[in-house]
Order: sequence, then C-alpha cells, then structure tokens
Amino acid sequence: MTSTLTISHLTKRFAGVEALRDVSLSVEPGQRVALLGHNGAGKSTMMKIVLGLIPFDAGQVTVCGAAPGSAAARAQVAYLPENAAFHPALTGEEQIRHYLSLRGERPAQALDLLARVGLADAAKRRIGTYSKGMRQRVGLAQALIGQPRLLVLDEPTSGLDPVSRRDFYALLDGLAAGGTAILLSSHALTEVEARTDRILILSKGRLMAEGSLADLRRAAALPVAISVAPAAGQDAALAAALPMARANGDGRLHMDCAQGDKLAVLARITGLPQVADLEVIPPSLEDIYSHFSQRDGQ
Ligand SMILES: Nc1ncnc2c1ncn2[C@@H]1O[C@H](COP(=O)(O)OP(=O)(O)OP(=O)(O)O)[C@@H](O)[C@H]1O
Repeated sequence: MTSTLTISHLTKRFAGVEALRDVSLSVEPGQRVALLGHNGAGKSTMMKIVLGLIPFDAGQVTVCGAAPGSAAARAQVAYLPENAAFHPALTGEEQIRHYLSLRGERPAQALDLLARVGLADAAKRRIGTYSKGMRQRVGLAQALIGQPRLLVLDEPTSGLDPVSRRDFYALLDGLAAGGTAILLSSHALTEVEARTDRILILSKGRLMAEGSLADLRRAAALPVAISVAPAAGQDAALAAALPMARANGDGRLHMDCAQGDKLAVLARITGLPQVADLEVIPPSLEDIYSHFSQRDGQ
C-alpha cells in the first residue's frame, strides 16, 4: 500500500530556531493521525510544509506520491485552518458554490457537499446566523471539494461543545472509512485518544513518540496506580500488610507500581485476606503526553 504522506528526516529552521529536527513519519490511506505538542512544538510548521506553503531545509516529503505544493499534490490535499472565516452575508450554499467555481468544479455540487456535513437544512441560511460548530462544518464541506486523499486539519474542534465535537469526529470517521487520510492537530488529549488511530507527539521540533495509545503506554512504561479497599474492620491490618501503600482519607490504600512488577504485586494483594476489592488505574493520556513532551528543564 502506498502511503498518503511520507516525511523522512525533515528539518526546518527559521532564523535561530530549529522548528523541526529530523522528523520521519508516514500516514496511510484511511488513517486518522493526531499531532500533539505544546505551543511552538512545530505542528503548524509541519502542516505548512505538507501543504507546500513553506520550503524546508533538509529531508524528503511526499504527498500522494508528489512534491508538496505541486499541482499533483494540491489536487489531493485539503486544509481546514483553525479559524476558518467565511462571508457572514453569504448562505452556506452560496459560499460553497463560490469555492467550487474557484476550483473549477461544478457549483451544483454545493448542496451535496453541505448534506455530507449535515448542513442540508441550513444551506439557504446566511453563515452569519450559524453556530461555531456549523461554521466548522462549512469549512469541512469546503475541504471535501475534489475528494481529497489527505485532509490536514489544524485544531478542528477547538471551541466546539462536546456534542459538536462528537459529530465532527463522526464525519471524519466516515471520510477515513472511505480511504481519506486525516492529519489533525489538537490540544484535546482525551478526544484524540478515542477518535484517532495514531498519535504523534512533537516536542521542540522533534518527534518524541508515535503509535497507538497502547504503543505509547508501553513505550512510556509509566507506573500504574493500585487502589485497595480493605475488608470490613481490616483497615489497620491491611495497612500493616502493605507498608508501602498510603492512605489519603478515602478509606482505601493507594500505591504506585512499576509495569514490570504489576503481576507480582497484584498476586500478593489478591492473596491477602484483609482485601475486599482493588482497582488498577493505568497512566492517563495526560501522564503519557507529559512524559514525552517535557520542555527543557521540566
Ligand atoms: N515564520 C517564522 N519565523 C520565525 N520563527 C518561526 C516562524 N514560524 C514558526 N516559528 C517558530 O518555530 C517554532 C515552531 O512553531 P509552530 O508554529 O510550528 O508551533 P506549533 O506547534 O504549531 O504551536 P501552536 O500550538 O502554538 O500553534 C516556534 O519556536 C516558532 O516560534
């Protein structure tokens, strides 16, 4: 299978700043990939290079088999900026008809595109009356012109309420199922955890980690938390049997445990007669993200 996007040893410097350093990755057809990183990590720089908007200093980038920014690549790539702005006096249909004619496509497709993003009923209303979630959908309808094979989305759900976010990801799921590759940046960790196939973590221009959440969890090898509930009247006896555990006032005992020791520790706890119940809490995506995206000095 040919990758939709291939980046190999990509380096980009601005005066005095190495915005990307030796970054390599690929995105396959139908994959939903999240690009995470602190402010200034290099996410927008990478997107601009993929779109062919800025040159790079070293490495190779191939978009649908072509050079970024070439006519062949531009025909296959669509972009949705974080705050897509539309003319408030135009209706959704008029705006999309306008974009279609700019792209040399049939304006009559506008209603189909708006229907695909759930805006059929609002197509004849002025965009000035749309909610932010509806305006993002207009942006997505615009991005779908010409059936792109790669969608590049810059924080597409920032400012959307939870229901609008869920609906937006459902639209992306449908596109990915049809083979469109999706590269999106986000600061919303929990939503990308649930709604993307792979996570890339950039820090100071370097790709620190990539993979599914399970891959990142394994690579980070952060300790798991174990919370143990004592059987009735056994609080003191359990605390004595587990001297490494701490009480924090919720009636349970808590401890951290290295991944490699987990099974042995659990076997020991489950063998104790003073235990009524236990919970194993894996590191959260926030913990994993902080592990890989530490800034210097943190
Ligand atoms: N045109 C430019 N000239 C000089 N430095 C730049 C330019 N564009 C970006 N940079 C620098 O490159 C680094 C990466 O910036 P970039 O905008 O790619 O980060 P980002 O991850 O998209 O951040 P954010 O989440 O804030 O959008 C930063 O240090 C930034 O200051």
